[in-house]
Amino acid sequence: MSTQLERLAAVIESRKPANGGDPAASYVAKLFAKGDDAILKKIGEEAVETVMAAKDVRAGADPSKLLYETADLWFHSIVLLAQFGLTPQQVLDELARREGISGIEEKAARPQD
Ligand SMILES: N=c1c2ncn([C@@H]3O[C@H](COP(=O)(O)OP(=O)(O)OP(=O)(O)O)[C@@H](O)[C@H]3O)c2ncn1[C@@H]1O[C@H](COP(=O)(O)O)[C@@H](O)[C@H]1O
Repeated sequence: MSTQLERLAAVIESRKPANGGDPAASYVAKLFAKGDDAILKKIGEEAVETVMAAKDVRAGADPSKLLYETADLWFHSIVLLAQFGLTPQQVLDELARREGISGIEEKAARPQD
């Protein structure tokens, strides 16, 4: 995994209540203290903001706007994974497992309902 993601995941993990995260001093600790619904709400907001940024960029806005919103979405996704005891490395492993498997072929090979 990229060391950037590793470092971010480690900092996020350190913000859990069980690891002494302080909601008064840390945004991530505050999210963990609020729980599932607050984290899921942020995912929804950041996903929508990413969609809107892409539309804005298509309409002529600076492409950095899309980078900024995607970073927010990735960051909050890593908080979500941590909340459920999962890591970015596990997502990268899943992507690696899929490498070279065409999405069209994979879908066609699924058992029919
Ligand atoms: N990468 C990030 C990161 N990206 C975005 N954010 C915060 O995510 C929050 C939500 O962004 P919004 O634009 O939606 O702001 P908002 O509307 O004020 O947010 P809400 O109060 O409604 O949640 C803002 O407070 C951002 O600062 C981040 N906060 C922290 N990190 C990383 O997490 C580490 C730990 O952060 P703390 O736990 O705060 O020390 C930091 O060192 C960074 O590496």
